[in-house]
Amino acid sequence: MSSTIETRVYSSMNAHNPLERPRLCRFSTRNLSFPRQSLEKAWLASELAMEKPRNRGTGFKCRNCAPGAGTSAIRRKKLAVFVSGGGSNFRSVHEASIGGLVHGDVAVLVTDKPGCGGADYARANGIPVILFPKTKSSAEGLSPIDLITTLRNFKVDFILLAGYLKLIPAELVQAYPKSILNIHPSLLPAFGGKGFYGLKVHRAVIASGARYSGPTVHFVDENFDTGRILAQRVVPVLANDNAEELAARVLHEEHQVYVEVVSALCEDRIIWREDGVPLIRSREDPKVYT
Ligand SMILES: Nc1nc2c(c(=O)[nH]1)N[C@@H](CN(C=O)c1ccc(C(=O)N[C@@H](CCC(=O)O)C(=O)O)cc1)CN2
Ligand SMILES: NCC(=O)N[C@@H]1O[C@H](COP(=O)([O-])[O-])[C@@H](O)[C@H]1O
Repeated sequence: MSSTIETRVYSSMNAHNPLERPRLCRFSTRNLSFPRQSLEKAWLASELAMEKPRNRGTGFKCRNCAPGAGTSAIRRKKLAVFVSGGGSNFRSVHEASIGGLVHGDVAVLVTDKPGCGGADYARANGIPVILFPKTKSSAEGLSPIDLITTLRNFKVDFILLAGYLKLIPAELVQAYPKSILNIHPSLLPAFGGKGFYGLKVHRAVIASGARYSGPTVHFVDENFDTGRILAQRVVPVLANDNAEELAARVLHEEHQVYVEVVSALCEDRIIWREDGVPLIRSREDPKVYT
C-alpha cells in the first residue's frame, strides 16, 4: 500500500470553478499516529462536501422572528471544532447538535494532537479528523492555506475552539471574520493570554484570592484571549478549593454556556452593538438581549 495520499486542493475562492486546475497535495501516511483511513475519510468527506452538499430537510422554522417577518427558514450551519485534549466541550456541542438544541452539524474536527480524547470521540462518531498545524514533528499537518481550503470545501460556517492550545494564525482569523469562537476557563480579561490554559488558569485564580471565577466565550482575534466577549457564567471560588475542584466547577458551566452560545450562533441570534460589543438575542423574547 502506498505511503502517500494524493488529493486535489482547490483555492478557497473557486472551489467549484470547473476550469480551475486544483493543486495536487501529497500527504504522507508514514508514522501517522491516526489511521490512514481518517485522512482519506477527511479528504473523501471534503470531496463529498464539495460535490454533494448535505440536504438536511427544509431548514429551521424560526418561531421568534421579528414581527412581520413571518417564519423564515434558517439554513442549518456547518461547524468545525478545534481541540487539543479530552474534548468534553466538543462532545457537549455535538450531543446538542444531534439532540436538536444546536441548529448545526459538526462537519470536521481539527486537532494538533491526533491521539487526544476529542479526536477519538470524532472518529467514533464518523467525524473527519484533520491535523493542524504542520510542525517539524507532524509533517502531515496542514498549512494555514490548506486548512482554509479544506474548511471551505466542507462549507464550514463557524469555527469553535474547545481546549485548542495553539495560536490560530492571522490568515485563518481573517478568513473567518466574526466567525471563530473560543471558550476560556476564567472571567476574561482576567487570567488570560499566553501561558494561561488548563489547570494553570485555575491555579492562578486561586492564588489571586479571587472569590469568583467562571467561563468566558469570546470571538477570536489574532492574539490569545483578547477577542470580543460574548458570554460569561460565574461560579464561586471556595476557600479550600484546589485547582482540580475549581476546574470541574467551571467546566460544568462551560458545557452549558457553550451550547447556549453555539445555539444562538447557528440561529443567527448574535447581533453587534454599535460600540462593537456582540450580544445574544433571546430565543423566547426577541426584545431581550444578553
Ligand atoms: N488567535 C487566537 N488563537 C487562540 C486563542 C485566541 O484567543 N486567539 N485562544 C486559544 C485558547 N487559549 C485560551 O483560551 C489558550 C491556549 C493556549 C495558550 C498557550 O499559552 N499555549 C502555549 C502552548 C501550549 C501547548 O502547545 O501545549 C503557548 O502558546 O506557548 C494560551 C491560551 C487557542 N488559540
Ligand atoms: N485557554 C484555553 C483553555 O484553557 N481551555 C480550556 O481547556 C479545557 C478543555 O476541556 P475539554 O477538552 O474537556 O473541552 C476547558 O476547560 C477549556 O476552557
